[in-house]
Amino acid sequence: MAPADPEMAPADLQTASVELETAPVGLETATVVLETTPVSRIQIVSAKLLTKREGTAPSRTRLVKDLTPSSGKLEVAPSFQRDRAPHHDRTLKEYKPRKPPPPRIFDSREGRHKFVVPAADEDLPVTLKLSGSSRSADFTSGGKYKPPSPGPSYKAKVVNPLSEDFDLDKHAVPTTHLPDKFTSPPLMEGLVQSVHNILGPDAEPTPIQALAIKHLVKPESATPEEHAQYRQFLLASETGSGKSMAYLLPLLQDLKLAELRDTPRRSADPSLPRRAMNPRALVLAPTHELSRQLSGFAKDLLHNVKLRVMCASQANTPSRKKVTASRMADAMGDVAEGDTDISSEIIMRPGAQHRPVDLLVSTPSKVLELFRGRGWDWEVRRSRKDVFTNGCEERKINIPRKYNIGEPQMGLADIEWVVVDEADVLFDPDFQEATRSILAEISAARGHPVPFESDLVLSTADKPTPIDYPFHLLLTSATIPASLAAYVNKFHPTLTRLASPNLHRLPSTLKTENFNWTGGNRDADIEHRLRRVWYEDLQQNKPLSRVLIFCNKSNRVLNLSETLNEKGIASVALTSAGESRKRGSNHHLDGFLRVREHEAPGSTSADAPEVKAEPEAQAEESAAEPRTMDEVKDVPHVMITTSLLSRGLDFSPDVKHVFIVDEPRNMVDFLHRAGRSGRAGEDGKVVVFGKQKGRGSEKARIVRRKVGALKA
Ligand SMILES: Nc1ncnc2c1ncn2[C@@H]1O[C@H](COP(=O)(O)OP(=O)(O)OP(=O)(O)O)[C@@H](O)[C@H]1O
Repeated sequence: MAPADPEMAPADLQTASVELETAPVGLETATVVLETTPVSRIQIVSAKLLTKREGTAPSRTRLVKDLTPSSGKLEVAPSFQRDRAPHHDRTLKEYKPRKPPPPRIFDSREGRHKFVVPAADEDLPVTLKLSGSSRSADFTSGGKYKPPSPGPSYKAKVVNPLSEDFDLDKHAVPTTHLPDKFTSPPLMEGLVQSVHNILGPDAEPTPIQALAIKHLVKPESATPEEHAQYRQFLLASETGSGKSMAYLLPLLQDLKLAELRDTPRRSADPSLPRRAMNPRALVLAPTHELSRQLSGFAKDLLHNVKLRVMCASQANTPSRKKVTASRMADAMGDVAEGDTDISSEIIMRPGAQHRPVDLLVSTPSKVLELFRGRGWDWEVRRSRKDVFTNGCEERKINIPRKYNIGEPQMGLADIEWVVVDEADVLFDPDFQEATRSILAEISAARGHPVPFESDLVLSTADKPTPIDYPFHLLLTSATIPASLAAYVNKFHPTLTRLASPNLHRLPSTLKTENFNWTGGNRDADIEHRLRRVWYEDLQQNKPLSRVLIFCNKSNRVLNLSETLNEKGIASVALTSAGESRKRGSNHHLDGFLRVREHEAPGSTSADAPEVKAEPEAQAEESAAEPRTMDEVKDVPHVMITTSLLSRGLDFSPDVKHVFIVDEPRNMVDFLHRAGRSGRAGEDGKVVVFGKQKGRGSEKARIVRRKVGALKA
């Protein structure tokens, strides 16, 4: 602190808040007392850390706490200069410096400086900042007080609601020796080949992949003791940054090495019930669509390393042909109601144990069904007439009953790896019980039961009660909301957090645009903006972009789709109850999900995608019909959905636009929706619709600010 000149201080000044010119990190104010008048010296009698007021903690500050474990480790990858996709143009230098303290106004009556904090906006989980203050702390520098000049106008600025001054570097263990290539070793030759087949020969790991390779890949030379040590990790990085490959590579390599070592399977124990499936690894995902895509991706990675991957999704597990709905009804007695689809029962083939599943990808509810038996939670209410003894009243009483149809099809004893993908969803209040009970049942099946409470109320004040699962546990997420943070802090305080520097920001290649509702028909506004997208594509002679539209409610999805179809814009509407979701494939997302070249319809061989010589390709291009707007009449270029499809799905680079037409529920939801475009270094744009002027524009203004603050 600069020495103060007591002569310069106002005579009646007793206490003041002063800004320290050089202060320890986090120390931003100190209270000083002037002992005499005129003062001979200034003494700091108390100093406090500036913390946020109760109940309004900026969530990035929380993230610092959450990601900085009490006894575990946080490691953050530096942005790679060389890393063109997905983080090609970011360096650590680009990160915003620590926020300046709020400006202070000298109050002549009280004779002291006050911090000016704009009125709190309950709906805005961020701290508003005023920037542009040029006034310095005259008091500390010994200069005369100057009344605040009308000076420059202060422009309100919002700090990233999920990332306020979180300097990942400062809180992380320094990261050294991160791999900058996919090489063998540490990865197996076959896996490296597959990675190059998928991403190209020059592919480089993204930051989160580099961290995963460094920490999760066990070298072939690892001792049996090292292999037997179970570890827990959280992989946290922004959308489209390659988390799937980050966890699949180490997991698949470990499974293959265990197979080569001929590690005995627990399911071979004759005392355990015989099951059709005994996977060694389980990936849990929140939707069937994501399960299918992830299992397809795992299969791509296993092109040169043979392991068996299975996706158990809604209706794509083999059916037991001879069981019909009517037989099922017989089996259920007279009480069958609701769903009688048993197509997901897996046939117990003779010798099934000899062709075991290595990796199973599924949703928590499907997994519960597979190891508990179909219908385990099928509470059928049967009404029974019961005549009350007083003889005059007749009432129906509902009796809940539980059914177990058929044998469980899956054994859990062999599971060595569990990945909880989109962990923030799977540990949110809706899913967490199912997820935790799966983890507990696997532990029990492996002979190490762990405590499990079905009703769990988490609070930040809870003491950690670590759970050591007898398997490797990987949690992955692009966002760390409070529910996940509380869960991790309570049950996995020592888990190692691996994070990318762009966590809680939009991908750097994703542009944002605010669209102003005209005040007329909103569907017409959306149509207008869609046509502008395609008009611009036609001007540049580009293929017409696909557009993903997110609404908040299913009804809105259906109505908008109908309107667009009437206007000659073919669209696909997808809601959670949509019929097309009941089929056992992702065909309802055709044209929108990423398809790798060798998977594309018409490609000749899985190994050798047909590559046309350049002149030939050019000739074909010029001979082709000129593109017109008519294309959008017949082939859907628009998919309308709710947050259902906002998680994890890898959309095609053709999805260049995401429209957010209803106000996002929160910024976490916004990050996931917007992140369906601009993936893996591809260009993309998110268009946020809102009213920008007049009555009702306040909400949109807040959203605009929050979105602006998420920009990379
Ligand atoms: N090292 C890499 N270089 C270039 N592209 C990559 C790399 N790794 C993965 N990709 C591609 O990036 C895309 C996004 O990957 P992925 O779906 O795993 O992202 P994610 O981080 O899981 O996203 P989300 O949080 O939305 O689930 C995929 O198409 C994948 O093939």
